[in-house]
Amino acid sequence: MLEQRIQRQFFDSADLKYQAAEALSRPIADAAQALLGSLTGGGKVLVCGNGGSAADAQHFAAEFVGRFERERPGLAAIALTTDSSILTAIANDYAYEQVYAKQVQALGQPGDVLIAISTSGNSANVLAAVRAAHERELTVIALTGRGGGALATALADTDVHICVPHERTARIQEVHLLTLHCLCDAVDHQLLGEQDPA
Ligand SMILES: O=C(CO)[C@@H](O)[C@H](O)[C@H](O)[C@H](O)COP(=O)(O)O
Ligand SMILES: [Zn+2]
Repeated sequence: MLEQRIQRQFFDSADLKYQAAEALSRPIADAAQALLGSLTGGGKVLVCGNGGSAADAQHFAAEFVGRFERERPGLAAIALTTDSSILTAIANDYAYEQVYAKQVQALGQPGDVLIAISTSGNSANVLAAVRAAHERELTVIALTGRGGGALATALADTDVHICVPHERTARIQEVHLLTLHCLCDAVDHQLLGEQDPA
């Protein structure tokens, strides 16, 4: 019984990935171009999200700054989810809603990219980060699900929206992680040329 339930999770996740391959390949390619344009122009990538999406933000920054599958110089990326002193000071002195926006205001430069991750598209601190990014002239790559929530309407025409066509947070997160790996692969491919990973 339990094994069947577990197998169903695998099948559901795999089904969604098949569906999403068609729907998301274009916006993911657009996001890769936005990242490349920023990095080659001396820009950097800021990444934020809550809960599992905070883990995704850190996972992505580690693969940019360290490496993905191939050796290359580190790429500039900062997860805004990691410094407990910054996070607690901003939450305590201002509001939890400001924990990412204040960091975007402090660290973001025109031409940088903000990757904003929210499965619902409705996390107030992620929305505030997007508004701060626009004020600082950053391009936003939004990873969402469930239609994109409030984030969908907060984006500018020049931003990229990668919206997973599903309602369940866990399934959406699984596609977000695949999307972030696709972005690492695409950026490495564009920077380093053709070569299959070992
Ligand atoms: O990982 C999970 C659920 O799978 C949770 O930690 C989840 O990320 C948290 O509930 C987040 O606060 C949800 O925020 P969001 O994706 O709606 O922006
Ligand atoms: Zn989770």
